[in-house]
Amino acid sequence: CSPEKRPKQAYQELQPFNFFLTKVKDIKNQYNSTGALNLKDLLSERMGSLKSSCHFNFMFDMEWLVKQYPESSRKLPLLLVHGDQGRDELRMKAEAQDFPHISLCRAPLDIPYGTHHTKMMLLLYTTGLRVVIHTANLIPNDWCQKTQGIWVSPVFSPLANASEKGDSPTGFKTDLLQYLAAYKSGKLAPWERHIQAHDMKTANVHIIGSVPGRHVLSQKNCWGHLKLKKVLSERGPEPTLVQNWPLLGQFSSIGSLGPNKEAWLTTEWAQSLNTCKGALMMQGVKTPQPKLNLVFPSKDNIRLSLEGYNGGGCVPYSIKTASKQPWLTPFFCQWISEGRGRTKAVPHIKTYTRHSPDGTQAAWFIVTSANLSKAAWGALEKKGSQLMIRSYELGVLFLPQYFGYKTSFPVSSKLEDVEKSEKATFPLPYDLPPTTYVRGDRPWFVDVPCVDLPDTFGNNWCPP
Ligand SMILES: O=C(O)CCC(=O)Nc1ccc(C(=O)O)c(C(=O)O)c1
Repeated sequence: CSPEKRPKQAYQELQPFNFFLTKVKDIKNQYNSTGALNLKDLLSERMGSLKSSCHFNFMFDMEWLVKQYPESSRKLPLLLVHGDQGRDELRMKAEAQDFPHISLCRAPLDIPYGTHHTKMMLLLYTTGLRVVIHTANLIPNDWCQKTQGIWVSPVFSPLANASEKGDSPTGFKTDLLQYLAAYKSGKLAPWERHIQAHDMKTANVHIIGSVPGRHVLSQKNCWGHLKLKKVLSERGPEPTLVQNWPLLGQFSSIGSLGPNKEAWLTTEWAQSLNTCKGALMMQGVKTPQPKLNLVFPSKDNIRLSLEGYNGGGCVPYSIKTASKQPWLTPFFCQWISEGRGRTKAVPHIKTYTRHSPDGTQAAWFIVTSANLSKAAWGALEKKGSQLMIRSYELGVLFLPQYFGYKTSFPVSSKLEDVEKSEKATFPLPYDLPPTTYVRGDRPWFVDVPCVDLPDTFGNNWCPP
């Protein structure tokens, strides 16, 4: 994206949810002026006066990243946490040579096919510490014409006295420290100390993270879908409220999920996400499973997008994987975001929610780096005694009770509704209820040529 003229709107805290999308080039300004930020907004002086920062991510363009900082903070200490090994790590180190203020921390990835997928910023200001958890790679293309999600914490003030815990009712600080500890990296120690030293009592979301490993016993419920199951069984919705509320997953890639839906998707994974309060006390009681909708871009969603077929480059679902799981297609719904003006902004965001059939309420909502894969959410092994996770992932869970609601919170993708209702309304990234694929729709496959219909630019797709 070309450097924008100075943004008209001052930074708008979308209190209390603080959930934003990235700005999108070439859509009507009304869809970028509220509830949308770009990286320059996030790093601007208006957010705080930086002392140092740390980025956890998968892809980095260092030269571009440095230019997103204000001139005055372009030389401040910057730590990049990545998962690159071997030749890729050498390339990271070579690129960092040009930037004396940049240091690198490689996350250990000891299980094959794992990725360092987590996308988080730790921003240390002269006045405090801010945490940003999001879904965009640190490359220009991810911040230009896609739909990406961003949760922005308040600025946490330094703790008055170091003996105070300074945690919130959601255990945000404890869980974030537990996540960082899992890297077992000396390079992260300063940032663990910064987190320890700040008062996070106002954090109103739960951390849902994944770290690679074969997690057993007390570690088993700390990560992936079992962490979510634990939080929902303790603080989730009443079964009576949500019994016919569908579960919705929305993501930009899909792993190999097995020979049929019962192998993992509707049993292990969906049962964790469908967990309600008190579930762990109802072991063995078979509760009816709600409808499952999976929002994943169709070929035409990509073809007609602002980027045309090229937009499908960041939706890496391969026909090799898809051909093993034709049973998945009936769950698919189109990417439609008329309310946010982003139907043509390819979704790289990942979200999961349990919403009312009419799409006006949600029992909970998650924005995360985690796609629909066992690598990200975990797969039970050894008769359920261990949860095997391959990748690092990080997301935040919004529960109604932390936003002044008893059972569910109002949601809408129409920002005029969000802004005009005096009740805090969650700004959805897409339209609810979801729309199933129409006849002739097929899922987007990154490695299948498309020569039958031209895209936005009149081009075909001949995968690289
Ligand atoms: O993993 C699989 O089973 C299929 C391959 C895949 O999905 N790879 C991948 C890698 C990086 C990112 C990222 O952008 O961080 C994303 C994403 O976010 O869609 C996806």
